[in-house]
Amino acid sequence: MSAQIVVKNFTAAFGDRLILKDVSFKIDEHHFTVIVGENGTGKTTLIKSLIQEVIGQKHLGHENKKQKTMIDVNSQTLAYVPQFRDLGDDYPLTIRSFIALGLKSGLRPWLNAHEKSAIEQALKQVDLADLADLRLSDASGGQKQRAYIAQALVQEPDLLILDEPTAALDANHALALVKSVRALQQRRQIGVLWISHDTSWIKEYADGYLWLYDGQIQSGRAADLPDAAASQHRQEVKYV
Ligand SMILES: Nc1ncnc2c1ncn2[C@@H]1O[C@H](COP(=O)(O)OP(=O)(O)OP(=O)(O)O)[C@@H](O)[C@H]1O
Repeated sequence: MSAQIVVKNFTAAFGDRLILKDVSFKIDEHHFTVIVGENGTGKTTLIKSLIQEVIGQKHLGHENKKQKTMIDVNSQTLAYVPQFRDLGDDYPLTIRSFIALGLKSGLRPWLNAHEKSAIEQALKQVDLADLADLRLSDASGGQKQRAYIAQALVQEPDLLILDEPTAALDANHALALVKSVRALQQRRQIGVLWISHDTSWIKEYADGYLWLYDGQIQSGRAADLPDAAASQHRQEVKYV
């Protein structure tokens, strides 16, 4: 199986503060990988560097002059769901129109049949079909989060990156979302990178993990997630 992401000898720092020290790892294509690590260990910094590589901007890392740094991300259509954000009470769009913003229809003011069908499919995948005409501002925190994910799905990504997507969800919706993204990832054979503080589902639903600690990254099969990586985070999980 070929790799979708290869990182070699990558260092990230803000000023004098080293966040990641000369890390290397590889992620196979079509893999569901969960990124775990305590607050501030560099999870978001890492995915921002991967995204910047794809969109052609300079990444946040420092070049390693002795051993050449490499970040290679094989993705034509990357979609990213950032940490939860509230767009405010006066946001005017319905959930369906908000999801349509994910489509790259350019200046064309109408949607074609394929695009309409992609929106309906994305609504179903996140269990929002019945609420499609609700204004996003009237949706609950969890419904909003699912709308953000649907907006990413409608882009039909080959790599989907999610930064703590279940943080605003109750336990039932969190697990439902894991299962739904896992099913989609397997059906469409895409790559998923999912930052999570909840490690309870990883062994059952993911393929692999990246564990960030002390500036290092340990990677492996999800089934082999070390207890130390899992136990560190359990107390941090907060469902609202
Ligand atoms: N632009 C920045 N300037 C300076 N320091 C930064 C910047 N962005 C992040 N940091 C610091 O880098 C460290 C890693 O941040 P990052 O957001 O990557 O961690 P994280 O593992 O995603 O944390 P969390 O689990 O809390 O979201 C933190 O100590 C953070 O304060």
